[in-house]
Parts: sequence; structure tokens; C-alpha cells
Amino acid sequence: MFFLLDCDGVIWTGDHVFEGVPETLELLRSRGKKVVFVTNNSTKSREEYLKKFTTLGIPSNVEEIFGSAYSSAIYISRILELPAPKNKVFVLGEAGIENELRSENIPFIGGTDPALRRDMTPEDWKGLADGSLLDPDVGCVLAGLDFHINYLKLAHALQYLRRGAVFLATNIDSTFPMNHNFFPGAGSVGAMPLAFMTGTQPLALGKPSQAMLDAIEGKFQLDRARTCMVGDRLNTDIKFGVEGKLGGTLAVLTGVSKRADWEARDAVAVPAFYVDKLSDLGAVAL
Ligand SMILES: O=C(O)[C@H](O)[C@H](O)COP(=O)(O)O
Ligand SMILES: [Mg+2]
Repeated sequence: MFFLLDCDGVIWTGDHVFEGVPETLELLRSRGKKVVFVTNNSTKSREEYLKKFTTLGIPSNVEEIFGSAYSSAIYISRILELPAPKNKVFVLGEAGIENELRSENIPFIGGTDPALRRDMTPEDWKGLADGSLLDPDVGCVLAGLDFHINYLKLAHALQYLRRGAVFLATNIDSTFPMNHNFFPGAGSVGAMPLAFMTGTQPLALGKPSQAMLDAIEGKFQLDRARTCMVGDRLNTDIKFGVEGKLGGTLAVLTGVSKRADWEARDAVAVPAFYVDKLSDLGAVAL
């Protein structure tokens, strides 16, 4: 049996690991359950997440980690297959996306480039308008959670999209649960502002995307009927499990969604089960 575990709002909030999580993971593994960490947070690569798990005292390995940055990189390299020379990606996001694109040998610009962490200049207004400042090899814009978003980056992304670049997003979460509070999410800082500007929606490759679930199913050869998705957010985690026809969905109340959200008549998705926190799983006959 597989447990697909969300991270932000389930395992941790920022660097605070919720009480009893390491013990619960150990219990699951000791009972022969397979654990896969499935996060929409694109700011870290699988290797960077492994470092975070290790630093926070949670035993894991890189093969157990499946993030939206990785999901996006394998989609671009193995499905989208941008024709050279227009196979470069303009990134709105942090190092996690860059490192996963590198691991799939996908060329990219933007992202954490310090040259873009500044205000617009008259040269920018002119060069972006006439295209002289644009890289002709960019064939795709990938928008993720960018903690350094600014007008210049959005202006670059818009010009590439206006010139026909493929519009992708790692995820479109509206908020980001952090330190027991909420901050602007990936969708709110990059993908949705660009969607508003262009009138087009990105293809999002994180939860609830079924392309991501197909990739996870393929990688782990899991049996969907014997797989449970555990998450804190209805319109990503629980929708992912329900639309993926997984055997179970479990909501935890340590993150974004509350009971009232799925008890509402127009709930986007309803979990099969819920617990107050992940460690309550220990009391369940697994
Ligand atoms: O804005 C975001 O990217 C999300 O809020 C965040 O990444 C969610 O991560 P997850 O709960 O899927 O681990
Ligand atoms: Mg979450």
C-alpha cells in the first residue's frame, strides 16, 4: 500500500515539523507501507528536499520525493519536447525549478538570475517592446513560487508568451502555508497574473494535475486502489486523489482547508477521511 504525503501543511509549516510526524512515518514504514512525498512547492529540488528532511530529522531518500518542479521538468523533457533551438525555458521561480531543469538537461534563463532583481529602466521598456532584449531561443514560460517576483520578470514573461511561448506552471496554489499562517502562493505571484494579462490559462503540472499522478504511478508502479493521498488542501491534494480514483483520500487539519470547506454544498472535493493531524494516523488500524 502507498501513502502519497503532501508536505506544506501536513509534514511541516516552514521549518516546524508537526508533532509526531517522524514517528508516524516510521510506523507506516514498519508496517510495510510505501511513502512518497508529493509537494507542489517548487522552490526546492528533490535533492534540496532531502537536505531539509535530513536537517529536520525525518529519514527519507531522494527517490521518495516527487515535487512539482520535478514533475514540470520531466513533462518538458519527455512529453513537450520543445524543438531546438526554441527549447529554452524562461523561469519565474527559485532554484528548485532550475536544478530540476538542469537534471533533465533543459536550458533555461530567468529564475534566480540576479540581473533581473532590479527596477525597470528606459532600456528595458524599449528592448522588451521591440524584442531586442529577448532571447530568441525561449519556447516556454514556466511559472512557479517566486519569492523575488517583480515587474521586470513579469514583463519578460509576458513578451515571451505574446511571441507564442508555451505557458506552463508548476502549480497554481493561491496561498502558501508557512509558520502557521498564509503567504502569497505560486498561483498568486506568477501564473495567474500572467493568465490575467494574456487571457490564457497555463498547463499546471503539480497537484491536482493527473499528468503528475500518471508520472508517479509510472515511476512507483503503484496500485491506485491501494493508494491513499494525504493532504491539507481540497483543490490540490484531495482533488488529485479523487480525480485520480485512488483508494483513499485523507485530509489533515494542520494546513489550508477546514471541515467547513468540504461540508459546503459546492465543495471542490470531499475527502474520504480526515484527522486533526498526521500523527493521528498512528491510532488508526493500518
Ligand atoms: O504556493 C505554493 O507553491 C504552495 O502553497 C505550496 O507550495 C504547497 O506545497 P504542498 O502543500 O503541496 O507541499
Ligand atoms: Mg499542503
